[in-house]
Amino acid sequence: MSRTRCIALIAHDQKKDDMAEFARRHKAKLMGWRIVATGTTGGRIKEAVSELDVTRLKSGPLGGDQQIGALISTGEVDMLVFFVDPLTPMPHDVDVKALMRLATVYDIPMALNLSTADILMQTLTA
Ligand SMILES: O=C(CO)COP(=O)(O)O
Repeated sequence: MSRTRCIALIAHDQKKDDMAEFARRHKAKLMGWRIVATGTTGGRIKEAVSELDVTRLKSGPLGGDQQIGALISTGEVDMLVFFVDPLTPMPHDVDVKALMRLATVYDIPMALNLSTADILMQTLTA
């Protein structure tokens, strides 16, 4: 039996409203996925759609991006939605870049903004 597909969801603070909207808009499809998220993002997703199965990892600046990178490298994440804030300096910028790098290395679908994430979700079968 194949395992449940896993999507990683992350949003920087200025993009958390976008992530809540994304979760609401795609609730029906996301219900069929296991979700891993960085700490604060995961909390916002659960607030927006309480029925979703969300595993909350560390907050991004405390290692959450690296945890998700590790899950990508072990083949446990099938898709990454990462709403990045390009206008705010981040103390953990190197972690952000490392995560995008691993998503590229392992060739998993990666959306960095809401419009691309919407298109990705439209490509998914239920
Ligand atoms: O900083 C982040 C991604 O780089 C996100 O972390 P939080 O979801 O804990 O805010």
